[in-house]
Amino acid sequence: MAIQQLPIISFAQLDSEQERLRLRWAASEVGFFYLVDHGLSEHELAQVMNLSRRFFGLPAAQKAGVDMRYSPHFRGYNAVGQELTGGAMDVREQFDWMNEEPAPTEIRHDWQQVIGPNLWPAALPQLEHTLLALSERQTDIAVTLLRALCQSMGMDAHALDQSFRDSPYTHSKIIRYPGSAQSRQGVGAHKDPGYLTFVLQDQQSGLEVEHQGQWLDVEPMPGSFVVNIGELLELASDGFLQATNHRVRAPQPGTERYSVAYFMAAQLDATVPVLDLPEPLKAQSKGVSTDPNNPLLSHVGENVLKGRVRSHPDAGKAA
Ligand SMILES: O=C(O)CCC(=O)C(=O)O
Ligand SMILES: [Fe+2]
Repeated sequence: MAIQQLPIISFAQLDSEQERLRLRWAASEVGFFYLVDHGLSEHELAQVMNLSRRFFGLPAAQKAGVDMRYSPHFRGYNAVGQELTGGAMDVREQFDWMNEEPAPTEIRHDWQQVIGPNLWPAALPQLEHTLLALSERQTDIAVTLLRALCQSMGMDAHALDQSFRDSPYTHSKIIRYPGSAQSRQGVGAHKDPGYLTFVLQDQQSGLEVEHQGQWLDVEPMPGSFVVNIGELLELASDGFLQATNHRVRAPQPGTERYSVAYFMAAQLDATVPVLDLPEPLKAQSKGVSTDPNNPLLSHVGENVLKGRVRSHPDAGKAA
């Protein structure tokens, strides 16, 4: 049966088997849900949103100082027009950060390009601490959620731990969607490459999820994260859990939309294991997607790099 609204899952209730079964249903039948009671207060989230508004309100020249064209590691700022999805331009500006790391001294595999330092704007020194603290808290939540998902599928809670060990690769972005009269594409339809994505939305709607052949509006729910299953989790569950297409419609001229996205993958050098799910779940699996334009790669670094290159062909060009 088609749903009218995404399911709501309580993070604080995940030690109850009943809530984990609801989680399993949401993750396998919809691929998207609201996560509430996750422990980050509305006040903390509002602080992040306020800082994001301040960043995007900086003069264009200051934002250009941390442009992703200076980063061979896909970090930093993209003005409107620098990102492509489905080969078409997205109408959004964004600032990306990932694990804070030195660049490798020697590149043996292409995917190692994504490893390196972030770019932080001198004009807004609070940004670094606030955003890194946010992604660290989200990683704790994502790890617990991933373990609950494993348990909900009859697996050991730690069945995927080996793939992310002490620290998963994470990627985050603050995003502003300006109103547009020319294009409705805030971001074109896509699936996210990692294990799990969390999106924090402001009051302006626009996020849409493909569900049973229709686009379902994801109405903002204050304090919640919109969570989705990424391609690596579709692979790990052999298609029992589904990575779901989603897109953002550009707001009407005169309005704007802000969001914060967090993507959790595994360690970049890991290969995602395929879990041996109980037979009744295997029987319900829809199988792993086989889109020739978007092959799902079980090598984590390769799947992450695939998404980064597709979105940002110009990253690092000015470095
Ligand atoms: O801004 C949003 O609500 C979602 C963004 C998104 O899907 C993405 O960046 O992958
Ligand atoms: Fe996405």
